[in-house]
Amino acid sequence: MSAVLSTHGLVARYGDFQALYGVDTELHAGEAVALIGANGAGKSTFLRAIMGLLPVAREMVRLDGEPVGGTPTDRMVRKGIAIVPEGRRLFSGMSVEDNLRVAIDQAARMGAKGGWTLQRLHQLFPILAEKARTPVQSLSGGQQQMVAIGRALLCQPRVLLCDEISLGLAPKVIREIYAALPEIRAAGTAMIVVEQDVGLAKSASDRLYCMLEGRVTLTGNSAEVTREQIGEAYFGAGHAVV
Ligand SMILES: Nc1ncnc2c1ncn2[C@@H]1O[C@H](COP(=O)(O)OP(=O)(O)OP(=O)(O)O)[C@@H](O)[C@H]1O
Repeated sequence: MSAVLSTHGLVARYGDFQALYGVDTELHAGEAVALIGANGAGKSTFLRAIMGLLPVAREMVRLDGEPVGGTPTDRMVRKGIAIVPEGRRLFSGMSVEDNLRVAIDQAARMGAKGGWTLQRLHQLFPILAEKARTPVQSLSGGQQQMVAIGRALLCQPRVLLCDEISLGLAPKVIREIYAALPEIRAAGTAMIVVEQDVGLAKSASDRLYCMLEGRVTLTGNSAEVTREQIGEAYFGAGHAVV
């Protein structure tokens, strides 16, 4: 099966500091892949590099086989990739609906077509209909995360990149948000889910990659990789199992 999104020897730097060392990954159509690893392993950098937020060589990122590395972010969105960034980055001072309308307008300008509408989003996260006129800064963290996911979906992506969408949220809210992911996949969107909670990452994905200090240290079927394998890949050989 050919990959919808793949990276090939992906290298990324912040000035003199090298954050990624030749990362090879594949994401197939309709697949959910989890990316796990400790703080500073390079997970967010990996997503940023894909999204054109860091300079990378063209051949290092492929979309449907086409080299797209270093393509500016707005063009990556146009090509069908959307990101739910760490920290959500909503437009403060604007209502829930106005935040979502920004994405709708952007998708319309780009000519992006897909099945995500405000109505459908309200079915996925009913609270967004109730809070449509509420300024986003007045929402709870979980509700803000739902807006951030909704905003990404309204760009009609084929690939959704989620950066630590559970961060700082209560377990009940995390369950609610993760419960929406299968429906998003069923709509035909493949996803890469960056997640620090290993149990959550495993349950939400078909396959996983573990990163350590900018390198992939483990890849396998999420249902098959063991705690011991993950512990070693997460912290390096010789460390305690998580
Ligand atoms: N803007 C930046 N400038 C310099 N170094 C950075 C920058 N952003 C990240 N780094 C460094 O790059 C490495 C990878 O960071 P990254 O944020 O990708 O890790 P992460 O796995 O996403 O961790 P976290 O869970 O803490 O977000 C870290 O050593 C980090 O300090």
